[in-house]
Amino acid sequence: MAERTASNELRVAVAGLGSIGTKIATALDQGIEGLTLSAVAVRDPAKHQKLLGSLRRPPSLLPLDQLGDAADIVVECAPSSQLRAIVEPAVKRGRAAVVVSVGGLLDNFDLVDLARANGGRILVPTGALIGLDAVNAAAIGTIHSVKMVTRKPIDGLKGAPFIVANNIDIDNLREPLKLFEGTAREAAKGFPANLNVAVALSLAGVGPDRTQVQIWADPTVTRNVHRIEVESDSARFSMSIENVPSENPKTGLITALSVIALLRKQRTTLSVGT
Ligand SMILES: NC(=O)C1=CN([C@@H]2O[C@H](COP(=O)(O)OP(=O)(O)OC[C@H]3O[C@@H](n4cnc5c(N)ncnc54)[C@H](O)[C@@H]3O)[C@@H](O)[C@H]2O)C=CC1
Ligand SMILES: O=C([O-])CC(=O)C(=O)O
Repeated sequence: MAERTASNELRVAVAGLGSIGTKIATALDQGIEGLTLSAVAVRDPAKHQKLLGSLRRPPSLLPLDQLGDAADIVVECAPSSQLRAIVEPAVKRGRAAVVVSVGGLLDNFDLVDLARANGGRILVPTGALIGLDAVNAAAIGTIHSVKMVTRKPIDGLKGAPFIVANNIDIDNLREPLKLFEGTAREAAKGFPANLNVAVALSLAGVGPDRTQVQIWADPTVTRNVHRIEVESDSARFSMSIENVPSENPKTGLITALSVIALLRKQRTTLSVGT
């Protein structure tokens, strides 16, 4: 991250101003120590006029592939179909890319090599999950197994390719239904907008083919619930998180906050947690 603003602030660009991106852009505009919102990319500028007009220091409005020209850190907050278009030009320029559509990374893993070759970085936040600090630490030793069970309300799962392909009717469920059991890699394919967390967990731990995932459609819950269980040579732990859905029912409110916390860590003097 060589280039800085005159005041030595890191410049941050946000790609996609939906549920997550809007909160990150707003937080940056309101002030995060050492960081400045330099640019945003949106699909439909007219839709975002009100937000952009309300910012104290309006960022440049740029195409996705130019964000890395204007920023040291590019934050991807768009659908996973846009992941490559956002991350590739940024890491080619040696920038850091924060990736929230982490499920999309599995099919674009060459981006990690591209980043390495150009001095760029790819940062995956804990996002809507919990405990990746402990998983990272355990992975320094030997992890024997990682399991995750996700329960989501019906609205948090509607339209997932796995449900559509298998013609599963979840609209009239009265009790929890196990939809899927398999690896994080398979979960990411079947539930691309719902299971980013499984992929983040897998990348922190034993990889997408050894991380076991169950997905339940659960009409009895109102939150997106994720429970992880890890068995390793240093510790055994299980943790769960119950996420309040945002305006986008597939996305927990804590996701944007996790990215903001990660951004803060890039410049804070006191940094807590791995
Ligand atoms: N890592 C994690 O823990 C989590 C990741 N996610 C993922 O984060 C991503 C964003 O989630 P949300 O903000 O809830 O989605 P959203 O649907 O609310 O927002 C996405 C935004 O991207 C914009 N967009 C689409 N194509 C674009 C383009 N070509 N250029 C610029 N903008 C474009 C859309 O107009 C929309 O405003 C999704 O892929 C989602 O699956 C969601 C929750 C947790
Ligand atoms: O829990 C959430 O809010 C979102 C989620 O599962 C994901 O995208 O992985």
